[in-house]
Amino acid sequence: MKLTVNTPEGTRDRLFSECQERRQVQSRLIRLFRQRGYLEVSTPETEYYDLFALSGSAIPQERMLKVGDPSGKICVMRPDSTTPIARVAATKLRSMALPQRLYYDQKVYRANPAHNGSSREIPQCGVELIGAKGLKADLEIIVTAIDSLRSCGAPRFHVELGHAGFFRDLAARLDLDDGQEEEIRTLVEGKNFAALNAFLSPYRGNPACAALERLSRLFGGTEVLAEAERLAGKTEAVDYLHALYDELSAAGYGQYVRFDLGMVHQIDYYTGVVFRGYVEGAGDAVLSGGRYDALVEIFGREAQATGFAVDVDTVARTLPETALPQLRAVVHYEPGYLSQALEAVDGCPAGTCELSPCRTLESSRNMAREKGAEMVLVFDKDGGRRVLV
Ligand SMILES: N[C@@H](Cc1c[nH]c[nH+]1)C(=O)O
Repeated sequence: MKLTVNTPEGTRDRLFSECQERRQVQSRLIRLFRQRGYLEVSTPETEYYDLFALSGSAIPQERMLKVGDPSGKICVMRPDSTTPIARVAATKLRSMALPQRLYYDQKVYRANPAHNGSSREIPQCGVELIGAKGLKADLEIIVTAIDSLRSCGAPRFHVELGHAGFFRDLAARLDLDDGQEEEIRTLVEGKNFAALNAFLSPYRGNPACAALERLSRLFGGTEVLAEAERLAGKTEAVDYLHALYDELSAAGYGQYVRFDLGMVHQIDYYTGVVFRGYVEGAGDAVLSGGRYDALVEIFGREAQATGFAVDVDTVARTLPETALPQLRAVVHYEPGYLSQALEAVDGCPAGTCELSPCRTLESSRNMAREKGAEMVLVFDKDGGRRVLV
């Protein structure tokens, strides 16, 4: 049988600078999260399918990667971290005082039925603020999201705020059943104007109709909030976004904030403010999050919550390429001189000096030359010396 050397669709090998850049983004985010009081949690790579299906279907079934399990139950590669963390908060962390600040650095796995070559392994760094409701908790999460992109050195970025309640309020005014609400959510999210128009035609007399039709165009600065008010009248959702914006501006974050009232996440556990972050140079959102007040309760503990996750690779791709360290020296040592050789390697900047596994000095020199190093450091009975290659 011929050995397959390619990797499965949606996966690939990543080398050197790509790994270095991913690691750099992760470590900057983790530093910020720890600074703000978040503690790390890690959840299993595989979970029961039911965890996601019964908790409100965070991710459509066809996007979950199924795996076998000796129990015979269907398992999936974790498609989302917020749901398992909600479970942890309601069970293992049941007796820990609220609010709980939790962070994670783990992958989510999402199959791509469109076969468009996008990655099915998505490394995320995220935070969940569990057991905190209201404006201050949402502010904390939004400023931490903004500071996340700032701390990564993202060139130009902004965060768009929306509100799950705005769409729900409009849909409720049309008296739609769950199936219809889902259908219209998909049309709005996909900016499918023709189909949306057709869907809404039986409801023309209803004032919510005009707002729903405009929804996917309601993005921009604060003028969007004024337009939403004109179309839909006063709503709690828009008032709330106003209040958030006032506080964010007062704290100096206003320049990073925009609005998108048509933002309806595919993940449907969101109940309040929702947001996405965009960096110039990346088409896709680099972070995404929002308030989810009913998810933890599904696992048995009443706790309102909010959080976000950064897509580490998408952020890393927007940053300037980092240089790899340049090898300068190779260390050749005779038997009995390993400790001196190691001391030399560890005393140099990372990646600029390495041990030679060769038995003779001649082969160490050849190896150093091939690898582009300038010198060989030799440790033997005469002490330490340099030999140019
Ligand atoms: N889990 C969400 C992001 C999120 C974290 N907390 C709330 N939302 C995602 O993967 O898009």
